[in-house]
Amino acid sequence: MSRVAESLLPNVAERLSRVQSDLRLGLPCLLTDGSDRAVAVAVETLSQARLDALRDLFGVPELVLTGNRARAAMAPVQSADIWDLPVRICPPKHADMDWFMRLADAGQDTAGPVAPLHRVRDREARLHGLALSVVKSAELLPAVLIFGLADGAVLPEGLSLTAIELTEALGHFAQAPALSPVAAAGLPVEAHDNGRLHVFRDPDGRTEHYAFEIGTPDPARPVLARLHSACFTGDVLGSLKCDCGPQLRAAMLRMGQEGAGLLLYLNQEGRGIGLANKMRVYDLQSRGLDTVDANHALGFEDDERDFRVAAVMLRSLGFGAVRLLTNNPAKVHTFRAQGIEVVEQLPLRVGKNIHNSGYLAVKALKSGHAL
Ligand SMILES: Nc1nc2c(ncn2[C@@H]2O[C@H](COP(=O)(O)OP(=O)(O)OP(=O)(O)O)[C@@H](O)[C@H]2O)c(=O)[nH]1
Ligand SMILES: [Zn+2]
Repeated sequence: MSRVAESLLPNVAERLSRVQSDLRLGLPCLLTDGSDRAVAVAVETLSQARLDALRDLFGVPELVLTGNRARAAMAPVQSADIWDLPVRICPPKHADMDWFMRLADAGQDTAGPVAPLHRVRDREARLHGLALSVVKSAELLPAVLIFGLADGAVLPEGLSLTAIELTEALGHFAQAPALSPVAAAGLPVEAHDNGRLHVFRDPDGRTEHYAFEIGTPDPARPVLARLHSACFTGDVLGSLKCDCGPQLRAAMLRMGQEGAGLLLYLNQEGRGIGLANKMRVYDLQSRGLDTVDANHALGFEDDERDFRVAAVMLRSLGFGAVRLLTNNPAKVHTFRAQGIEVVEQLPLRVGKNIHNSGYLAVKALKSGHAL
């Protein structure tokens, strides 16, 4: 292939973005690690017809779950004390999409765990871990079917799957996203009539994050800043289940009163699991789980956000130091690790009510938030 033509090939960020789209459509992708290769597909979006076709072509799949999800789904029938990441399960021959979904989705396994299950633990599972990371990054349930390809096996003619190689993917995930500024315009808001909204775009071509300047903050001095994660339910609907709406408004009000500030608004809804999964964990919470245990039961970590995004926007706008409005020590930690000076952490204690007091207490107890 000529160098000109090569420059039109997608790079790793672009291929990951394609794979995320394919997985959301219920299409498979190809994962490689040296000579190890596997076809992977997300359980949540897979149709029965495509499952049948994949079995015809590639044989018996393994179901891959995160340790957290497997523990929640299988603990009553598995005495194993270790829940290594990822957990690989050999499904029975009759397993259909209903069977897989009952293991993938904590909201569906009310009938009790499926048994017996055979866990596969004897081989390395690097591709399986990659598959879970990619499915999570697509904001889908962390449950994947993996069809291993034998050495030398070729894909059927005409079946072109987007491929991701393990090392390049890990290298990509390790780096802070190289956001680019796309557009900015003045926007008067209730908090201040001199506002300016900057839109940044991720190299995945899809995700956008926002920085909203209030007044004209001086980049030579620490800026009063709020790092805020999207909460459609709190920020827009006024949900009483969390404190996001009041925190957003209090932060902007304070910036308006001081005459200058910067709101960094990250589109990482539901602590990075997406709104659909957040509704799934809310449903689990209505059955008695707390906010952290509900994330685990679905297969996620407590918090799947990447706060480095905020440091990238901050620096792009010329700021290197903040007075940060937050109760969350992880935000301070990430800023410092990214070379942003946090000269002050300013707690934001607003919006407590009878519906969210348990949620706030759990965040303080389990995630170290300032009370
Ligand atoms: N997974 C999950 N996400 C939630 C839940 N309740 C709220 N969220 C999300 O949690 C995030 C809260 O964001 P922030 O207010 O910026 O962050 P924080 O970690 O609470 O820290 P500070 O508000 O800065 O103290 C938003 O993305 C919400 O959508 C929940 O029960 N489960
Ligand atoms: Zn919220």
